[in-house]
Amino acid sequence: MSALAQTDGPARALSLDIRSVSHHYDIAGTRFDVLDDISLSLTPGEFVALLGPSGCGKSTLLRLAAGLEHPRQGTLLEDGNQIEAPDPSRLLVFQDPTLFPWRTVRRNVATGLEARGLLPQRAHRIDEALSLVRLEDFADAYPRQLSGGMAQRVALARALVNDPGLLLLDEPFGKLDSLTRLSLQTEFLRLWQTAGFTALLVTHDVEEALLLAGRIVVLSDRPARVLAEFRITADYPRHRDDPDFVRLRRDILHELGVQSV
Ligand SMILES: Nc1ncnc2c1ncn2[C@@H]1O[C@H](COP(=O)(O)OP(=O)(O)OP(=O)(O)O)[C@@H](O)[C@H]1O
Repeated sequence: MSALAQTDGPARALSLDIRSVSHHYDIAGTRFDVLDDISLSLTPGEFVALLGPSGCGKSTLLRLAAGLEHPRQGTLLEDGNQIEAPDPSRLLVFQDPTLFPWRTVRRNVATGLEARGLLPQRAHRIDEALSLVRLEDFADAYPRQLSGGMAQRVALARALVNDPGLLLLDEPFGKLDSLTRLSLQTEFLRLWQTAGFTALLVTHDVEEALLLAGRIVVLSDRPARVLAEFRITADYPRHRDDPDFVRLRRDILHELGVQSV
């Protein structure tokens, strides 16, 4: 466990260095290349979105960054330290909120702190995290009493209560209806601006990447290579009809091999 994870206070945004990472799986005796020499660095507090064709290896890269798997080649560093195992300083948020149905919202958010024996000294952080995601009034509700968007906000609070310095997000808004997705994207932007963490977001949604990220990295088909990077310097909130937004959207879709409409 990192020293950071022991502290009680706001997160310090952490850097992520992905250095010449290649990865493959062996399936029934056949080598299956997934990542091919990926290098990517995130500075502390940066918000980077990863776009790429389905199955190219985006989630694999997030799992490597989370320390859930080890790369076959290359290294991944968090704040200069090699990533070897999962750590609460860097947390994954998935498409499915995967809440415990028998626990209230408050107890779901408490799960990580409880597991680490930090609940007594950090109990106040649960209310702070619930208020960050605007769910203070639902602390005693059960997951079955929540909408999909609310459940995903609980999942975000469950991560944020641990004060991660790096959030790894695997299509966290992917299963929400378009209106809920829009409001959660806006809320997430506010969280990123206030809570102080570095964000690496995997998404299939070019507009989501353009609304949120400061940099968009486009990956190739499997085995994934970095095809292109786009910097987005426009202020927040961003507007879809802004000429730069429209141009970037077209260029990124072109890079992904999709004709824009
Ligand atoms: N544990 C595993 N064992 C074997 N193969 C795996 C494993 N995990 C992923 N793969 C394979 O690696 C490839 C990349 O998977 P991954 O989930 O990283 O892609 P992705 O870009 O996130 O896909 P999507 O955009 O559809 O979610 C897939 O072809 C998948 O079948």
